Amino acid sequence: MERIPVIEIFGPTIQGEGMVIGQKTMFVRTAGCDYRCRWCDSSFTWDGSAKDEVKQMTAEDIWQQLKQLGGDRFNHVTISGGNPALLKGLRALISLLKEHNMRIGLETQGSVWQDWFYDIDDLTISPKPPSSNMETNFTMLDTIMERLTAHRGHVSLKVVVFNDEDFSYATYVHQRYPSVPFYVQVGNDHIHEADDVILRLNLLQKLEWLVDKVVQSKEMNNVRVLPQLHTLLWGNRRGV
Ligand SMILES: C[S@@+](CC[C@H](N)C(=O)[O-])C[C@H]1O[C@@H](n2cnc3c(N)ncnc32)[C@H](O)[C@@H]1O
Ligand SMILES: Nc1nc2[nH]cc(C(=O)O)c2c(=O)[nH]1
Ligand code: SF4
Ligand SMILES: [Mg+2]
Repeated sequence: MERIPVIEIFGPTIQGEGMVIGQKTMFVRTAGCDYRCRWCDSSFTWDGSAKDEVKQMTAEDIWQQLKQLGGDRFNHVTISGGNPALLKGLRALISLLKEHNMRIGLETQGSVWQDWFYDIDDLTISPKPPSSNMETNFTMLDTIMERLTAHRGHVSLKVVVFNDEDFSYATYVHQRYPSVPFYVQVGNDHIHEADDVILRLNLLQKLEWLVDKVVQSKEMNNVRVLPQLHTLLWGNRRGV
């Protein structure tokens, strides 16, 4: 059976971001990413700093670990990373989770397509704005959005915003795919801050700034503004 590189499994917690914010869920975080975002809050998935924690797991191993942690207290599993879309082998995990009547969320940046995207219940595509230093491949993103919107699945776009230039990028992406539910998310530029009080204050100020940007924009009448709820609650800790 094909193995999946997993760096952490945690929960039950709540989905802190995006289209199903507040949903009770377990998390499976895969290792490896094709991007290197300047402000990545999960850089341990790709920078080698946690390489000893990566386990090559089968779908059944992952399910056993989820059950051990969550017992009967969950029916939703979110797959994130890193970029889980790099892993063809996730198909087996998705099938197994479906057999166990789980709903499945997945977070990816829209740089790679997988046919198993069709089987995700809550799929978040999160293209990266200029502050990340990454470049969006809009040909690939067009393909992905075309395939997904032709399909009944539950998909959304989520752009993290740190500055005015990012907000312009978010506006552009929203206008390019106007029929897709669109979220702007507060960027956390204090990913090493250990004092939760300082962090919260900073993030709430950024949230107020972002709400104002949306309020003032005639192109952003149909978007939702969200913080990272888990960061407001639990700061920069891992595994929450
Ligand atoms: C760690 S990524 C993993 C999934 C995938 N690689 C992606 O970027 O969509 C999960 C989400 O966290 C967001 N994120 C990463 N670093 C962030 C930060 N410093 N502030 C706010 N959101 C961040 C990403 O934009 C993405 O939407
Ligand atoms: N609670 C919680 N919600 C999240 N939503 C997206 C996350 C991620 O890192 O992908 C995340 C995470 O790490 N924790
Ligand atoms: S794409 Fe996601 S995991 Fe990869 S570097 Fe960017 S934020 Fe981090
Ligand atoms: Mg996160």
